[in-house]
Amino acid sequence: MKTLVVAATKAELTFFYQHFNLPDGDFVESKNFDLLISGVGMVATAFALGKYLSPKYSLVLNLGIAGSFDRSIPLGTVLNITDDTFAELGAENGDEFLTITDLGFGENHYTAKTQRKIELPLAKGITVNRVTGSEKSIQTLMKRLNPTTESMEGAAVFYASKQLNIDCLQVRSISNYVEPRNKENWKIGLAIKNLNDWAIAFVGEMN
Ligand SMILES: O=C(O)c1cccc(C(=O)CC[C@H]2O[C@@H](n3cnc4c(=O)[nH]cnc43)[C@H](O)[C@@H]2O)c1
Repeated sequence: MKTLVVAATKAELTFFYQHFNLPDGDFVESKNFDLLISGVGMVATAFALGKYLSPKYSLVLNLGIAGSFDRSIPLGTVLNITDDTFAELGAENGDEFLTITDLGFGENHYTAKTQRKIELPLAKGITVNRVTGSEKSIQTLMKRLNPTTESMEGAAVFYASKQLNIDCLQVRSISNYVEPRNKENWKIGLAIKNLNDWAIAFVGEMN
């Protein structure tokens, strides 16, 4: 059984491609794992996984960078995201937010599933269509969901894996704090390096 490694962009797995000498494609097959570049966001991720996810995989490993709501976590920290929520999926009712669960349309919260021991700090994530970038949105999300991180794909990967009852893990490296947008503050290079170091060791040990 194989692992399917999923990332939104090729840039997030630059050193992983180099280390395993992978050809330059969006879906790459190798002996012990396959690699899928889904594109950014939940829609692209769901489409890509709809095309490639199948019972031949025993583990889906979602890798990427993420924003942190918690400023005590140093940029570049690699985290095991064990819980993830579709933060915007539901309905506004005035100032109140109704989740799709409240509306009777299913689950908005998903979890990682694996027997493997992952030596990383655990964190709770949310998945958004729109990168959070105002104090008002931050306060609203903190009050409602109290997340540590946000990404644009995590919950979609958990969702697809659950549909096929395949184990899944989400490992993300913090590239920025969630704050009013200022890309100069982002440490994307550091986050990608640390993410790739972890991923190369983890996938290398599986072989
Ligand atoms: O600008 C670059 O050099 C660059 C290189 C690699 C990747 C990127 C991205 O912007 C990746 C987008 C990806 O990152 C996740 N992400 C990162 N921070 C946040 C955030 O604060 N809120 C939500 N998502 C975030 C997200 O999963 C995107 O897919 C740029």
